[in-house]
Amino acid sequence: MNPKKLAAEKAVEFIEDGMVVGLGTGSTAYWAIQKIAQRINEGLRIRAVASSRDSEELANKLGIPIVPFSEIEFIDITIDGADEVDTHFNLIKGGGGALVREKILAINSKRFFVIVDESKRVEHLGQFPLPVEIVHFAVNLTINKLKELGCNTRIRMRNDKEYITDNGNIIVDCTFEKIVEPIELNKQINLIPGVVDNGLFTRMVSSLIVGYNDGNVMIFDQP
Ligand SMILES: O=C[C@H](O)[C@H](O)[C@H](O)COP(=O)(O)O
Repeated sequence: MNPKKLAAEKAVEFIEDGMVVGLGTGSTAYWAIQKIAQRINEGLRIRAVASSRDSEELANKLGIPIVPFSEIEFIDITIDGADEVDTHFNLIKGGGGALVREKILAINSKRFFVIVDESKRVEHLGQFPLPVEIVHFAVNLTINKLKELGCNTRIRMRNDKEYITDNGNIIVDCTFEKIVEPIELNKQINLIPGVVDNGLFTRMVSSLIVGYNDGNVMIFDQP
């Protein structure tokens, strides 16, 4: 069975009637959204907030009631994927470009469940280029400052054009050899004027749910 689907479906078991649920983005969160829709068809009543237009469209199609960010005070549970997870449950996210909204959901959630297949677990973050969302008009100046932190940078492209996020910004993918101090790096990046946010999610995860290729699924609570 698909390990992403296994992890996603396990996480959805934690959703209860009446909850406000944050919907993640990506190929793993996709399975969670599908399962939530199935539970709604079986009678579950929730309100959901989406971390991207893609997830909102999918939710709308499946009949999951979506409320805008402006209408909620808190989120009970957010279920989302990740590009990398280290041994302290720090994450790199944003491979799908949704990191800003995802981080807002994660940090305002009572419980943040991260769902991954086993390939996403790493000793140190950094094999996956770190996505940084920046404003467009100061691109070169902002990239120079990012490079001073010791990374190689690449502006994300889609169909030969700069990739534009749901927030109207661009993404710079930053390759660091190895990220040994993600908490510090997160702060340093976000202090650069022009940076909106970056894909390091530190000390946010409540539980990590890992799906394995052999069909197992394991839940790990924040160490
Ligand atoms: O912006 C996208 C998100 O952070 C995704 O949750 C992340 O890229 C993982 O995606 P996937 O589940 O497709 O590997």
